Amino acid sequence: MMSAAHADPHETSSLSKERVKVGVIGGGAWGTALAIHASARHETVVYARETDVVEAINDPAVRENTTFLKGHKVPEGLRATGSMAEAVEHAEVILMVVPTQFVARTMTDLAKLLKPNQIVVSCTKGISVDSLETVNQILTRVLPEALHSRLAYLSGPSFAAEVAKGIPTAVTIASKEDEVAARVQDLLSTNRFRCYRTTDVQGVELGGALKNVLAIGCGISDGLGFGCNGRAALITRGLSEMTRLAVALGAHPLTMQGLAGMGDLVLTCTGDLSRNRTVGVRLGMGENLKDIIDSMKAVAEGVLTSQSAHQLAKKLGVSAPIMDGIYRVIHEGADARNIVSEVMCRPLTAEVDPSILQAAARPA
Ligand SMILES: NC(=O)c1ccc[n+]([C@@H]2O[C@H](COP(=O)([O-])OP(=O)(O)OC[C@H]3O[C@@H](n4cnc5c(N)ncnc54)[C@H](O)[C@@H]3O)[C@@H](O)[C@H]2O)c1
Ligand SMILES: O=P(O)(O)OC[C@H](O)CO
Repeated sequence: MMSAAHADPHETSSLSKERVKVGVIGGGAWGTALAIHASARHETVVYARETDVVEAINDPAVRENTTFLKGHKVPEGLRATGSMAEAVEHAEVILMVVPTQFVARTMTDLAKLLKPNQIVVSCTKGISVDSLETVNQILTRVLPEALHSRLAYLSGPSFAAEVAKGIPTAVTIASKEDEVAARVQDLLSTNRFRCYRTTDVQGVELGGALKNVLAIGCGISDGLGFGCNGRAALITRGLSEMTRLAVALGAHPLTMQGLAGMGDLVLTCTGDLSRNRTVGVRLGMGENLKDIIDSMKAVAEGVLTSQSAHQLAKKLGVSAPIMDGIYRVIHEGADARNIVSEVMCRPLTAEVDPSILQAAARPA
């Protein structure tokens, strides 16, 4: 059954209507929203590790993920399971939607169940704090080589609650194999969910991970009562830092101007639905990090990714004073007002970094 927002009686679509099976691994807010979206077109089964999530989704009297995505009914065609095997069996596409810190373990378990013709799409946004690996690096470490060319990454400005409601959304699908990105693009696009594609996996992954750090920074700024000028400066100069770090790690700078970079950065820095931004607002208003985290069921990936980004920038000698300041406020208890003064009083520079100009000349 389609929700009213998913249905469009005037649709004259050139989009494919092919129906396959989609398996979703992870029954958090994003896994559930993507499962609701996928089930409008495909047979969809979502695996959740929490029994109460599986029961609530499958119970005809509830039909809702009351733990992670309250207030959004799931369509009749969507089924939840506590068995990973059941979710992935016969699925052409498997959406992997677990927080970064659980990706290695979850995918090690999943590896035994996967077939070489299946496509795994990571929808996670973060950088491992233990190994400083992106999700792509984790997946290529834990999955058999036969699957490496079948990996894709979905990122871009997409709040789970809005996707669940069928509000128009655009995302990017990245895969080193253009053919794989094109297949996922074709299977996941609908009249409410438009997928673009790219082969810049590194750029798409780093955009999605690093924007979470800046969203905490924007939240802190708003929590402190700093104004719109400060927020716009944080977003724009934050994007420069994201771009410098991503380019140093092999991304193309133009990817950072797209949906997975600027698009998601703007959404998360300004949208009140953002968990990362909310953590920042509460920090800016004087709450302590532990109390904030303890009060949340949901993950705010930027908390740990700020640490990973700090380590990576230091290791690569990339200047990232804003992300560094955010890291110090989150993890070292630095006073955000002092950080702002420090950042504002650094030696004055040109607006565009020469390393970006050089990288921009490379083919996209
Ligand atoms: N929520 C959104 O709007 C949204 C949008 C785009 C991307 N994302 C990204 O999707 C990823 C998942 O986020 P979410 O919003 O679905 O999660 P969530 O915060 O709603 O829920 C937490 C998730 O963590 C899982 N979890 C907790 N402990 C675990 C363990 N020990 N092992 C395995 N899994 C465990 C839970 O089962 C649940 O799926 C994150 O990387 C997030 O940044 C989220
Ligand atoms: O709620 P957040 O801050 O985890 O952001 C969710 C998505 O990444 C937005 O695209």
